Amino acid sequence: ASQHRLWPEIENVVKSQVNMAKMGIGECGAGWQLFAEDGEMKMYRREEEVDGMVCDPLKAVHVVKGISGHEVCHYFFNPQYRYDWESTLEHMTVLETISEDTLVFLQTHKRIWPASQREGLFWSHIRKLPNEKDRDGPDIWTVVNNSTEYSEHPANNGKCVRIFLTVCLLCQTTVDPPKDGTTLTRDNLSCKITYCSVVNPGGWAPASVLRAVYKREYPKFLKRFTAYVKNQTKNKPIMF
Ligand SMILES: CCCCCc1ccc(-c2ccc(S(=O)(=O)CCO)cc2)cc1[C@H]1C[C@H]1c1ccccn1
Repeated sequence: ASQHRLWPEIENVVKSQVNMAKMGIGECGAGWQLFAEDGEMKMYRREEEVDGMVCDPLKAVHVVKGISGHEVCHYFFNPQYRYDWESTLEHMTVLETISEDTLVFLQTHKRIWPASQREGLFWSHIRKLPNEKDRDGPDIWTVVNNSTEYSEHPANNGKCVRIFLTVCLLCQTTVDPPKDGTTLTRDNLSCKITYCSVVNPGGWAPASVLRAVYKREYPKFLKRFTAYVKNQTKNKPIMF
């Protein structure tokens, strides 16, 4: 994959996205407002407009017991599970398999009235990162999705408006070994999930509609996805 035309961009975007995701909300600059909270899940957004279009950056932090970062990234990255958890998805195809850890997706999302239907074309890369804080601790896992151009699929030539997105899912696993030295179970496992996304809706949509959609969809998405991973892994050996 390292000789693929997208490789330099993938390297740069992954590095910068991971660094941003690692920063606490306080270090990410001013203007973040907590807009949704549900137990361990906290969702922040910053109100930003680009050419009059709402492009609010979003940062969600969630702690989920009983799953590992590798498992979270595995079910987020692999196309065969996506229809199970991505409720706004209408159609998804893999346009290119650049390598086993890098795919190019074309996705159409269900139309959200009164806006026109959206589609996304993005590369997706999964990567294990060394745990800098604790050398012999579990690795960090990440998936980065970033919009890209594709000559065979020019933007906005069909009915769908092409969105532009950058998404980073960063997962840090914590193992709390059982006191009595018995074998590790999922009860000794938890995962800190940081989900960062910036979605440019591509074509104009009313700010009030977009912000209402984000407020409804993002908490639903993260809760549904993490519940899906817990359910898929509960009777399986732990993937570290
Ligand atoms: C008028 C609405 C314009 C924007 C609609 C839209 C399209 C794509 C997306 C989106 C595309 C990719 C990702 S992902 O994390 O890479 C996973 C792979 O699917 C995530 C979200 C979001 C939204 C916005 C609905 C909002 C919304 C928010 C979370 C989930 C679903 N919908």
